[in-house]
Amino acid sequence: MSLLTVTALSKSFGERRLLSIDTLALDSGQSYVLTGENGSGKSTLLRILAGLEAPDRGCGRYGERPFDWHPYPGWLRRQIIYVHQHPYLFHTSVAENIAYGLRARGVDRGERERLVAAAIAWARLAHLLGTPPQKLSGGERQRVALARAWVLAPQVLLLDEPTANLDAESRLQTIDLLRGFVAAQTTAVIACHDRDVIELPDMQRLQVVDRQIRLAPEPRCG
Ligand SMILES: Nc1ncnc2c1ncn2[C@@H]1O[C@H](COP(=O)(O)OP(=O)(O)OP(=O)(O)O)[C@@H](O)[C@H]1O
Repeated sequence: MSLLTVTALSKSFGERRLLSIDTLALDSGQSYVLTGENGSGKSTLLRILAGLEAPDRGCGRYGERPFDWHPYPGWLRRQIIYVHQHPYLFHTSVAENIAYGLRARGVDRGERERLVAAAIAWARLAHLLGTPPQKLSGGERQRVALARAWVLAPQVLLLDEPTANLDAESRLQTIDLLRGFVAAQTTAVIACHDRDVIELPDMQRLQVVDRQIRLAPEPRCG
């Protein structure tokens, strides 16, 4: 069943029409990889879905509830988490960064500590708890950002190039965490060019082509 649907969505920057999407329907609990050439509009689409940017026109439905971007509804912001390619971390501590969204949602301290501890274990961050966030490597920052998303148990998770610019080991650790999201109940959309992410099991492939979203062809053997 479709959880998040957008229809008749278009977005231009200046004279350039970037996206012109008739319908995009994301099923509940399904993971999608979103590919497309550089500059085709993948990040822009994720930012629109997350309410960080408004389309020129378009309407949406979340479950049975219609929405648009004028304004993008607060209740929907609670369902959808966007993780930037270069996540911003507050200059507090790793644990505080992970706890941030829980605190904003009014989760009480005991429950917050329990959930943060689970997220730290999930993302294998225990050895980094004493490291100031600004001193973390790109891969470690990405894992903190994924833990910060995971701890909120989002209905929809939008990830922008989560494995880009990571060294080999960090990339594998991040892919391992992505596997967890793909297997869970989360509806995930991962924009990326990374073949190992594209080929994760149970992943549906979407592609931005000529401003539209299409189902991407299966890779050929050999
Ligand atoms: N705020 C903006 N103002 C003007 N142009 C923009 C803006 N944001 C994005 N663009 C342009 O829109 C196009 C699509 O950008 P976007 O980042 O969505 O592409 P992408 O498919 O994610 O690319 P990549 O694979 O390189 O990350 C690019 O040409 C970009 O320069």
